[in-house]
Amino acid sequence: MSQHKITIGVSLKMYFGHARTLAWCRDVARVAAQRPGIVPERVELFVLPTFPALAPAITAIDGAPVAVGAQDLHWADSGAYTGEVSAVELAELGVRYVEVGHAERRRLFGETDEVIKLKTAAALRHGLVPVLCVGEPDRVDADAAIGIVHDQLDAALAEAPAGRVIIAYEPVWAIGAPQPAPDEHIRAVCAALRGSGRDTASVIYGGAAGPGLLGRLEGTVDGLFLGRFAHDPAALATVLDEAAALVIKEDAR
Ligand SMILES: O=C[C@H](O)COP(=O)(O)O
Repeated sequence: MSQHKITIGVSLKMYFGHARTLAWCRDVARVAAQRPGIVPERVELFVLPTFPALAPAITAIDGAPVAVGAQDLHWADSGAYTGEVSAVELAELGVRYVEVGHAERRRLFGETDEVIKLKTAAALRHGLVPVLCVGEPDRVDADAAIGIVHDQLDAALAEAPAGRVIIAYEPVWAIGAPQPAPDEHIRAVCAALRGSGRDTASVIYGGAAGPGLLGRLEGTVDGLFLGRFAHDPAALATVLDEAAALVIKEDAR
């Protein structure tokens, strides 16, 4: 039986400037390198800085077990798309993950299910792992949320080539909130997403995620997708320790 892997992702969104981003990447690289349990096969860590920081972030991480991903991509491989970045160029840079369909892109930049479908397919076509974000916009019960995220997922994966996908379940009402969604709500929706049929998918939770949450969700999610509460590298270190402890506990069963 293959061993369960915990995935921890961090998006820096547009919170930091360039120098702070690279200093944070160096700190995170140090934190990861100091932890023997942080190996991609067991505890996988990826970070998503802004586009201009991608190449220097890869250099700053310098061989530590931290993968670098982008926060967005364009669906076309090349062409007259001013301001956009293709999956081809991201892969060429050494980027391995790319976020698709974050709630902020859906809400502020008008991304539709159709656009998200095209971007997901482009990522997979070029060997990038899409971090596909789904989540209900308003606070509803778990059954209603499950219906909404299944529709989002079906639309996004409608023309997806084979390949690994990370599904980031982010209830929109918990993004930027002081607290994550209630544990029971996360457990119910993530369980439904895990049973959604794509066997190459990991399901991680985002939305005010931070230290302490992974242990409470034990066994019901494949990891966390962090925002603000990973800005302090020490908090991220705590989450990584919790992930490593979970993997050891699962191995002992
Ligand atoms: O990309 C990360 C998520 O949107 C969560 O952000 P947050 O943890 O700052 O609420």
